Amino acid sequence: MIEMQNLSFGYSGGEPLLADMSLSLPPGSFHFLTGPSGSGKTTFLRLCYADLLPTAGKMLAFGQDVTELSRDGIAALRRRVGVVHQDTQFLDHLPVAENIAMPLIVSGEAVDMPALGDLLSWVQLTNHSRTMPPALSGGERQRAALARAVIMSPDLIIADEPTGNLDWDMSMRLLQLLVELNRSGKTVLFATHDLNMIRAAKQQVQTRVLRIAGKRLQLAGADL
Ligand SMILES: Nc1ncnc2c1ncn2[C@@H]1O[C@H](COP(=O)(O)OP(=O)(O)OP(=O)(O)O)[C@@H](O)[C@H]1O
Repeated sequence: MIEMQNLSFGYSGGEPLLADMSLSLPPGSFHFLTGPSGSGKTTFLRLCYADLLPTAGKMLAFGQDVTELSRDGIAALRRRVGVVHQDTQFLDHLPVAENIAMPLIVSGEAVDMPALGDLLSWVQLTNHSRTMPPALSGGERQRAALARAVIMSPDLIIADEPTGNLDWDMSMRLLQLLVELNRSGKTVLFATHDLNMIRAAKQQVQTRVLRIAGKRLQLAGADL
């Protein structure tokens, strides 16, 4: 699904921030990504959805070399990836349901209202479908962000510290949704500092832990 071969990346062609990384993320896998602040986790995730391109080495997404893709090819690739960030941005003048449906609206696809209702129910936001985003709690915002990330049925879900601002209970609810997505066959890549979160996930689903340290990617040991 995602394959890196000796990939390196440096911003503005400068010193590599990430060096000589090789990785294969099989379909249906669940990986965590950890590493010190500033080690390059967000950068790594951006490379995975071709928001950044490698400065050396190869990056294959869904079997395609991202450096050989046209603009349309990159857009098609991005539709297969749902991304959740720590600080989710919404269109604050539109209700939650419209915000969640926005990827469909933007790409000119019809909104299947029963399916949207099911999605709202899955993230437990049925009662907030007409709420404006500024009135949501942190946990509700992140569940809305996850719903928006999966509305196009992506194959890969990338979550960049999605629980960074949430308390433990809200974090567990979000993790639960990601575990359910993984059980339904989606590939998940989840960056977090929270080792307790990783431990909680390991009790429910088979996961592997990637770690960025000293510009390199390591597969963490079984000590978590
Ligand atoms: N657009 C950019 N241009 C130049 N440097 C950048 C850019 N984005 C990030 N960096 C730098 O790259 C380094 C890694 O940033 P990145 O956000 O990938 O790390 P991170 O591991 O996700 O950090 P954190 O855990 O604090 O979120 C940092 O030193 C950051 O300042």
